[in-house]
Amino acid sequence: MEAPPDNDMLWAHSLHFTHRDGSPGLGGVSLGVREGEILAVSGPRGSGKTTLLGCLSGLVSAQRGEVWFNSVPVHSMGPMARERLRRDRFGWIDPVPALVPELNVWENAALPLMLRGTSRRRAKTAALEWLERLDIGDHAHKRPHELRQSERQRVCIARALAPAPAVLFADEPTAPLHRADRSHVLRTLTTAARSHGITVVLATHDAETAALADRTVPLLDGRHVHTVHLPPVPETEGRATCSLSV
Ligand SMILES: Nc1ncnc2c1ncn2[C@@H]1O[C@H](COP(=O)(O)OP(=O)(O)OP(=O)(O)O)[C@@H](O)[C@H]1O
Repeated sequence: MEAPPDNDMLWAHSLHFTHRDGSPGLGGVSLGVREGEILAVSGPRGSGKTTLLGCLSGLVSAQRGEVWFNSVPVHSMGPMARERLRRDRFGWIDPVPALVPELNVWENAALPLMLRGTSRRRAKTAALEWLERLDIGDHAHKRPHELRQSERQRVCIARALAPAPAVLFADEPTAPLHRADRSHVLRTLTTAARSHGITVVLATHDAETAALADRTVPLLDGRHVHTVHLPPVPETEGRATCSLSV
């Protein structure tokens, strides 16, 4: 067994995942994420981005392979320990906004903080601050059903950032946003992550979104691919770029 390198906050080695119905998810992915890094996991639909984020965050267990967080093995933790880790250290943003319909906007954004034991008053202050930053502060007392889909997604992003998680897993976080909103929200997210030292693992199929990250891990069919740029050849022979699956 390989030991995780000291300078990686999150480290995965040879992750293999098969879905319950036998569909292949991951075919041996290894990667490391440094503290404070914004890492994009890119790839087309079905390439395994969501599955990889699920394995890294302890939401699902890979059948083979290892995941280490701060030198602690996540792959051998029981379900309760993984749940505590996700609640106390990790944040998650889904591509489709899911909010508690019975709570108003600030209560939704404050929820993870309160689950961690923060007082209601302090959680409310932090939630309102993040809602303001994401231009949704005016809706703090509304219920989710009164908001547009793109506004609900901003609430989800505020909810994920408010507790300043050690690692934020963002799965296509701007999918429900209009193009015009996208870059503002992404910049708010990445600026917030950098200023608060939040490590981000960002799944995206969009090259513009991936460009905001420090580094990109491209996936194809559940495998990490490395793009190899071949040396220039004469125009008549054309140029080629090929990808190797490892
Ligand atoms: N719950 C599931 N049951 C069976 N197969 C699944 C399940 N979820 C995903 N898959 C399959 O696993 C593979 C990887 O899917 P995954 O959702 O991780 O990819 P993705 O890159 O995140 O794609 P997308 O952008 O569409 O979400 C795909 O072939 C997909 O069809």
